[in-house]
Amino acid sequence: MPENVIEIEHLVVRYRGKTALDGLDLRIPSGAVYAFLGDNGAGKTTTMKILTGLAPPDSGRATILGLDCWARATELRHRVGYMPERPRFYDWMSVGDIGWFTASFHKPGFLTRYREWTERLGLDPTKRLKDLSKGGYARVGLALALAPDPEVLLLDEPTSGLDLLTRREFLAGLADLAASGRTVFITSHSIAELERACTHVGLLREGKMILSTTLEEVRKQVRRVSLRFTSAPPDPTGLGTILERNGTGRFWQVLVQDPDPAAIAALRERADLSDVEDVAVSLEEVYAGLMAKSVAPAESSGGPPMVWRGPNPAR
Ligand SMILES: Nc1ncnc2c1ncn2[C@@H]1O[C@H](COP(=O)(O)OP(=O)(O)OP(=O)(O)O)[C@@H](O)[C@H]1O
Repeated sequence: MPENVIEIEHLVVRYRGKTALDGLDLRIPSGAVYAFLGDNGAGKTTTMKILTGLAPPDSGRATILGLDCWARATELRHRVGYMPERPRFYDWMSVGDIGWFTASFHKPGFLTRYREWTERLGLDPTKRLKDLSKGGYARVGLALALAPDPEVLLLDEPTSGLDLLTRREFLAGLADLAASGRTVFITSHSIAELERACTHVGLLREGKMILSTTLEEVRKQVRRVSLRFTSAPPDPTGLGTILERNGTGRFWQVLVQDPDPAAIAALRERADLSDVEDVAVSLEEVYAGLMAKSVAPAESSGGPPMVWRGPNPAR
């Protein structure tokens, strides 16, 4: 198996002149649960379409398990499970019928696994698809994606429409799938929930990756530095790239990308500063900070303006 299960190189996709993917590069190692995050219209579903072989790119290349997603789409269909954002099935069929029908396109074992998954997901096999709730419908989509026992699982907003407990159970189950050697690529707007389940994170903005690394590395790359000052707030220049600054009274804090440990250590030495802390932040905060920065690049004079809640500390 290639080192990277999913590889995307300089991918470009245009819709009638509008660029949806703008030279996308992405590498996902085996066993990763990769959270693919981005605002509405960033290009997540377009990336899914390319990976599932539903459309060819205008240029660039996408491979899964070393096979070209467009040229080898039929072969990949047996090795890759896919759950679309809005699954659409033959609604007159029952939960059991759709498994039996889909099994005819797959290798032996599909139907047994489909039945196991529908049972685990609490689905009644006799119920018609048109009578299912949104969550029930999503669960059928999930059971169909898992039934081929895929090496790779592509999930487009799989938890939308599921209730809280089912979402949590589902996301916890992803870790088990990854532990058994499968690779999961998942898009979702529920960043906080994904943070508990993912091993890797990719942030997409306007068809380009602005970050793609392990969750562990994200926690090192973006930190919140906070402190109290007695005279004037410190100048953050040299701490790293400042994504966000704010404070209340004599409390000061910044969100920093690629922090310089020496500059943070120097703050701890200063007599006019106290309670200097340097902590990891939630994935949601990282997301908001990086997305805001990529909309309006930080000024060279030390980044975004300081937002103060409370009295002016300089007085
Ligand atoms: N069939 C299409 N024709 C024209 N433009 C399209 C088409 N599909 C997508 N786009 C445009 O391409 C861009 C990327 O869309 P895409 O659906 O991939 O984004 P997304 O990240 O999945 O968004 P969302 O989170 O809202 O689902 C958007 O600007 C969208 O309007």
